[in-house]
Amino acid sequence: METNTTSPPFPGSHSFNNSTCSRDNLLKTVVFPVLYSFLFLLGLVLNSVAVWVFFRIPSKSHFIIYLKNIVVADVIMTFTFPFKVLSDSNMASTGLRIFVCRVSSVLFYLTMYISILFFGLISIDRCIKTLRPFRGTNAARLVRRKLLSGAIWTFLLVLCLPNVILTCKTPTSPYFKCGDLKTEAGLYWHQVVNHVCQVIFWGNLVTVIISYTLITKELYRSYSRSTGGTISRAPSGASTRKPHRAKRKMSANVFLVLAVFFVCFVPFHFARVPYTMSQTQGFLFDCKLKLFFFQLKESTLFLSSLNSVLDPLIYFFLCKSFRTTLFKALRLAPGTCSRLTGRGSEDTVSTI
Ligand SMILES: Nc1ncnc2c1ncn2[C@@H]1O[C@H](COP(=O)(O)OP(=O)(O)O)[C@@H](O)[C@H]1O
Repeated sequence: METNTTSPPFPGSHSFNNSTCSRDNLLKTVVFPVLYSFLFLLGLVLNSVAVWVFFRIPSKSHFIIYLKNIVVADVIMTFTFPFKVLSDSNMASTGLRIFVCRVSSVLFYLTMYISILFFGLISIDRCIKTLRPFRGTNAARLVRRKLLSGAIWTFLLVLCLPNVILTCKTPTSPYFKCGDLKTEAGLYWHQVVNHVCQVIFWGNLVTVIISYTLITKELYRSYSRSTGGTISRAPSGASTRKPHRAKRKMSANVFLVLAVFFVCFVPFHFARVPYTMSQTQGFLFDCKLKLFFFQLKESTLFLSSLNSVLDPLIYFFLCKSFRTTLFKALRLAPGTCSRLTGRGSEDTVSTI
């Protein structure tokens, strides 16, 4: 968003020279806007289908409640992409670019951490399902999960709201960065939110890794007890055909969730630390380094945005109710794609 030296740097930063500090290079103004435009179109199609399908599925398990929350987050995230495209490609008015800094970027981050938190909850749920397969659910538990979902949204909204309110300074030039619109308190809160979000991410990554390690161990124990080539029982009580085939599918499913987490979120959270420092303690960085961290942040942010189109794949591969409803709507036989999907359902351990 910054193209010249007239834009005031963050408090305490050195003054800098236009040519080295401008963010307006090909990557920011052309490459990412094109990529985000594609992502928007793909995300719109995939998430519209997901919303349509989930509307037809009752919230009968914790897993489905969590997935529905992720769909809502992904839809909101998808709608922030056009604003980013217009703003980064310099096609937006000053007012729209202020809106991006104040509202749409904040919504983007909010929905990203909603997805991360629900991924953590899903992995815990799947782990419990694997270790205690015969533990069902009941109406009271479902209500508690809905309340928990509401609490998560409320917590993140409250955390992010000051980023909207304290981004209230009038830009002194047509070229500005989001930080230039923040008050002192706004910059401080921006830093606090980023620390809290780092804790949320790394906490959930550890949760996902521990949960899937336990799931894999339990499944291995279960499959090694069964005889090869015959029909056996998975811990959830679901019958599986050949153990080695089931094992392969289970590993692929586990890999899908871990891969999404690692590809989408890990690079961004490494890149975010120095970038936030360059925003709030600008005096520690020269212009070239600031630009480098900005580009690193933008590149890894794109990987995080990919999450909005990868999540629908997770619903399809890991949620049997989702597939069944989709196939019914498309008038396809229920077994379609079974070679790809295995027998995963929200009630079996071969899922998420
Ligand atoms: N983790 C977060 N949660 C909520 N809002 C955030 C988060 N990180 C940044 N923001 C807000 O999003 C807007 C854009 O932030 P950022 O991407 O750091 O700036 P820039 O677009 O200048 O690189 C700012 O208002 C910022 O405070």
